[in-house]
Amino acid sequence: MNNIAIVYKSKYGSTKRYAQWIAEEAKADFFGCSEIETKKLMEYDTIIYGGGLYASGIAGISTITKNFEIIKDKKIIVFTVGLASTDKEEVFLPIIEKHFSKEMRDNIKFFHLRGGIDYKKLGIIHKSMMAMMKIVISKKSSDELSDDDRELLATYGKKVDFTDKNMIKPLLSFLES
Ligand SMILES: Cc1cc2nc3c(=O)[nH]c(=O)nc-3n(C[C@H](O)[C@H](O)[C@H](O)COP(=O)(O)O)c2cc1C
Repeated sequence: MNNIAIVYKSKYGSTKRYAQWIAEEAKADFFGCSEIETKKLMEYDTIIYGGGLYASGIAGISTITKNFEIIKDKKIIVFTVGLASTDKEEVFLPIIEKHFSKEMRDNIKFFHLRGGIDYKKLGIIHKSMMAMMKIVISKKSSDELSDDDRELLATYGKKVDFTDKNMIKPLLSFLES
C-alpha cells in the first residue's frame, strides 16, 4: 500500500481537482473527507489535507485539527484552495493562526493554491455571502481596493477558473524532500 494519503473537502470541485492531480503525481491514496476514519488515517506516514476556503475558513479542517494529537508524528501537509491570489503570505497568516495552534503550525507545512468560482453553480447561502462581500468591497474607496478586490468586482456573477496543475509543483517538491 502507498504510504501517502490525500484527504480533501471540496464543494464545487477545485480542491478535488488539485487533490486528484497530487494523488496522480505522488501515487497517493485519495479520500473525500467524509470517507476516511481516523483508524485508516493512522496507516499512512504522510497525510495531505486539502480544503476549499470559505469566508476564511478551511473546509473540513477538523479532520486534521481534531486528530492532531495522534497524527502529529507523521509528515502533514495542508493546502488551501481559494479565489484569492496566493503570492501574499500575509493574507494567509491570519487564516492559519485562526485554525492551528503553535504546535500544529510548527508540524504542518502549508501551501495555498488558486481555485475558481462559477456564480451560476453557487447555492443560495453562498450566493448571498458573495453578494454581501461585493457590497462591502464596493463601499471601499479606490485606494483601499486590493488587486483581489478589483478582480472580484470585475468577475462578479461570472465564471472564473484559476486552477493550474503547475501550482502543485512546490508541494510535490516538498513531498520528495
Ligand atoms: C461564500 C464563499 C466564500 C468564499 N470565501 C473565500 C475566502 O475567504 N478566501 C478565498 O480565497 N476564497 C474564498 N472563496 C472562493 C472559494 O474558496 C473558491 O471558489 C474555491 O475554488 C472553492 O473550492 P472548492 O471548489 O473545492 O469548493 C469563497 C467562495 C464562496 C462561494
